Amino acid sequence: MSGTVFVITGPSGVGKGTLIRTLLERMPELELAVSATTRSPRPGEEHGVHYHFLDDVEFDRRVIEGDFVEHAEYSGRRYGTLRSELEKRIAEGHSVVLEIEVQGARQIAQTMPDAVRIFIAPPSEETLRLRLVGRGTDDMDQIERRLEVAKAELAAQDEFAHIVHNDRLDEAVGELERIVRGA
Ligand SMILES: Nc1ncnc2c1ncn2[C@@H]1O[C@H](COP(=O)(O)OP(=O)(O)OP(=O)(O)O)[C@@H](O)[C@H]1O
Ligand SMILES: Nc1nc2c(ncn2[C@@H]2O[C@H](COP(=O)(O)O)[C@@H](O)[C@H]2O)c(=O)[nH]1
Repeated sequence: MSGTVFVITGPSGVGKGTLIRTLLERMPELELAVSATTRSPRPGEEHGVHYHFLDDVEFDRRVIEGDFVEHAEYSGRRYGTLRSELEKRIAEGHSVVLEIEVQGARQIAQTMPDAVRIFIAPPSEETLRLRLVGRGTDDMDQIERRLEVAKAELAAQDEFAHIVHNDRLDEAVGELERIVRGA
């Protein structure tokens, strides 16, 4: 399994980050690539830990220099996976998890066909809304924008080899772990 890239995607609020945190505790040989973004840090988020927070000029410069393996605009902000984040972890013998939205996952499918791509699905669109409201990190305008994007993302789930339904958290983590260990 060493050196495998796992792409974990699905709509905002479905629980990707929550599932990945537990997965990494259970499988310390896995590492999460720290993404870059132009959005502002939320309270408690640290540069280099939760994201590399870049301004638009720096993000553009790094796109032009070919530093991203994928990048996309999502809800008015830009997000991308730095090549260096993948390469250093794989060189150290780790497998790597990418937590990214669907456009980025499609780009990885083209450029890294061996990557294992997993879609996390919610029990319903209403559940997504409740989870985003409950998380308390986004205002209502941002939540509505994310739910709008989610409709198209949910329609794309059949593009993915694996779909994990995140209804009961313990069951979803178990299913995700089975897929990753079986890869
Ligand atoms: N199975 C679950 N049952 C109930 N609540 C859940 C479940 N999974 C996650 N949550 C809650 O839903 C909220 C959103 O989860 P999380 O932040 O992990 O989503 P995400 O997919 O990573 O979102 P984003 O893409 O915006 O980063 C959190 O408050 C989390 O605690
Ligand atoms: N294409 C990419 N999408 C990414 C990356 N890192 C995170 N994301 C996705 O963006 C949305 C919003 O994230 P948030 O932290 O503002 O809630 C979510 O779907 C993330 O999975 C990336 O490097 N590339």
